[in-house]
Parts: sequence; C-alpha cells; structure tokens
Amino acid sequence: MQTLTIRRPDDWHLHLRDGAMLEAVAPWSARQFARAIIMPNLVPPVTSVAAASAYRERIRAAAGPGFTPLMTCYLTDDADPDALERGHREGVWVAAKLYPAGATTNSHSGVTDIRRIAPALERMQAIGMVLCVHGEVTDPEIDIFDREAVFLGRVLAPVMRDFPDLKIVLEHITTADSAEFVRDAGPNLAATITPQHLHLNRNALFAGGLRPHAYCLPVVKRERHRLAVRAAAVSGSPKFFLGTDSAPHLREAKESGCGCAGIWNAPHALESYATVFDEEGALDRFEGFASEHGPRFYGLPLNEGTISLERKPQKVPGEIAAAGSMLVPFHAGEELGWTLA
Ligand SMILES: NC(=O)N[C@@H](CC(=O)O)C(=O)O
Ligand SMILES: [Zn+2]
Ligand SMILES: [Zn+2]
Repeated sequence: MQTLTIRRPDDWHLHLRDGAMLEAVAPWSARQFARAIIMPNLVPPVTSVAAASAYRERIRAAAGPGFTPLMTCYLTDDADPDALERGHREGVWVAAKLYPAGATTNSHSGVTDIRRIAPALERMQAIGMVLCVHGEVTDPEIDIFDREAVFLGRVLAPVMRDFPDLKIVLEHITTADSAEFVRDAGPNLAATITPQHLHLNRNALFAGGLRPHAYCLPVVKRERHRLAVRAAAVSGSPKFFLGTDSAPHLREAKESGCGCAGIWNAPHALESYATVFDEEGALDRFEGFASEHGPRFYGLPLNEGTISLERKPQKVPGEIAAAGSMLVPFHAGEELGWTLA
C-alpha cells in the first residue's frame, strides 16, 4: 500500500497552552485533526464555564476554520456539580478531567482525594458526561514506574464500582496492566494511547546520556509494556483510540536541571502512529483507532471528509520556532516512513 486514505481523525487528548504558544502549536494539530479534546491544565486552570468558552474562542482563532476544540473542565476538590451540568448542557464542556494533585504538569490545583469529588462524579454519571483521567497515584512511597499500575486498584477500580455508569477514559496508558485492565472492563472504560508510548521504552530516557525530550508523564516504561500498549492500539478493539498528549514546553524548559514533563508530538503525530501500524502489519485497523473508536465512545458523530498519508520518507526537523524560542518535536532529526499528503 502506497497511499493510506482514512476518514478525518480526531485527537482525544491535546495540550494547546495559551497566548503565543497556542498560536504556534494549534495549526499543527488543525492540519491533521478535525477535533481535539483540549486539556485544561493552563495556569490558572480552566475550571469555569466562562473561562472555557473564552479559551475555546482563542483556540478557534489560532487554529483556523475546520477545527473544533472540545473543552474539558479541570476538576478541583470543590468541583461544583451544578456548574458541571450547566457547562455540559450549554455544549461548552464535553468532559471533565481528573488530575490527582501533583501527578503531572500544572496539576497542583487537582484533586487531593477522589472521595472529595463524589458529588461531581455522581452528577457526571447522571448526565452522561465523560471523565478523563490522568491515571497515576501521587504517593511518594510508590516507585514512579509503578504509579499507573497502583492507580488501577487504588483509585480507578473503586470509582468504577461506585459509579458503574460513568464513562471513563484512562488517558495515555503506558503499561501492560492498563491495557489488560481496560480490555477486560465493561464498555464504559476506554483508553487513549500516545505515539511516544508506542515508540519508546525507558531506555530512551538514558540513551547515551540523559534525554529530556523523551521525558513525559506517565514516564515511558519497560519494553514489555511498550509491546503490550502497541498490541492494544492495533488490536482493533473500540476501547483504544488516538490521543497524542502533545504537550509543548520550550527547549530551555526541557533542557534544564529540572526539565518539564511533556513531549511535543503534534507536527508529525499521524505519521508517527501510521509508522507503528505499518510495522505491526495493521494499517487496515488504523482508521478505527484514529477516526472511529473515539467519537463512538464519546457519542459524537464521525467526521466527514478524508485525509491521506503517503509511503514517502521525510526527515523531522531538529527544532521548530515557537513563542520567541524553540520547540523540539518528537522524532527530531529522525526519518519517518510516512508523509501527510
Ligand atoms: N504528559 C506530560 O508529560 N505532560 C502534560 C501533562 C499530562 O498530560 O500529564 C503537560 O501538560 O505538559
Ligand atoms: Zn496526563
Ligand atoms: Zn496530557
């Protein structure tokens, strides 16, 4: 197969930031994806309906026509069920996002104890609003490579038991444990998968030296986990779909004594995923993963129109100018076998 044409895809987990960074990064997503679930971990976080609508307008302006931002509410300990319901009914909020406090970038205002947001979860279950989850415990006693696996039993399973009709997306899964957990759960649990967790194992963090551009959260895991996540992505199961977790941080913030977590994969996201499906002999399942499973889970219509990829090598630039500085894209300096037509 030399050309791969699929229904226009969506990105079910995307960080666009704000201001000059938003202006620089949004067009990269808009050229590939029709819609994206927009992460609310700005500073300050997007917790109100008014802030979310205003942010949505800024995104529309930066991305241009033909791109629909799907907004999420950043859950805090005092999340208000009535405000959630109002934002959802008004069509502003498609989902709400659970960041365990301290788990990742800009999560300090997140939830300190899942029991505190029981009223919010109850309401979301009642109105059919999706819960997106950064699935890692923050307990410093737990090894960072185990935080996702421990989250499944400590937090996710109890939430699913207490709110059996709540639709949950376990985002950016990185482990065999999560792939199995999601596969074996009922239809209300799904997962997104990033390109980096399909391409990298934890050796990438230390390949010839410390590699800040391979650092994101949840941190990349052992090879056996990468293989399990790959198998889930290409399995054809409707429970697994595309979510890039593209998370831009300027070069100097990544290459630092305390480098930020996040990989900016937006420029070549689709080509990066296509490479994986090609390697796995699963190009026939790519459209489901990229364009069908996500909208079906969220109860949204499939996109009209198509996008094509060609089997044509391209070199990924080492850096791209943004917001008065530079961003280093995922796969910087490498060759990818597929190119957006
Ligand atoms: N994935 C990351 O490493 N970073 C994300 C936050 C997140 O999705 O956890 C970011 O906002 O930079
Ligand atoms: Zn996250
Ligand atoms: Zn993210």
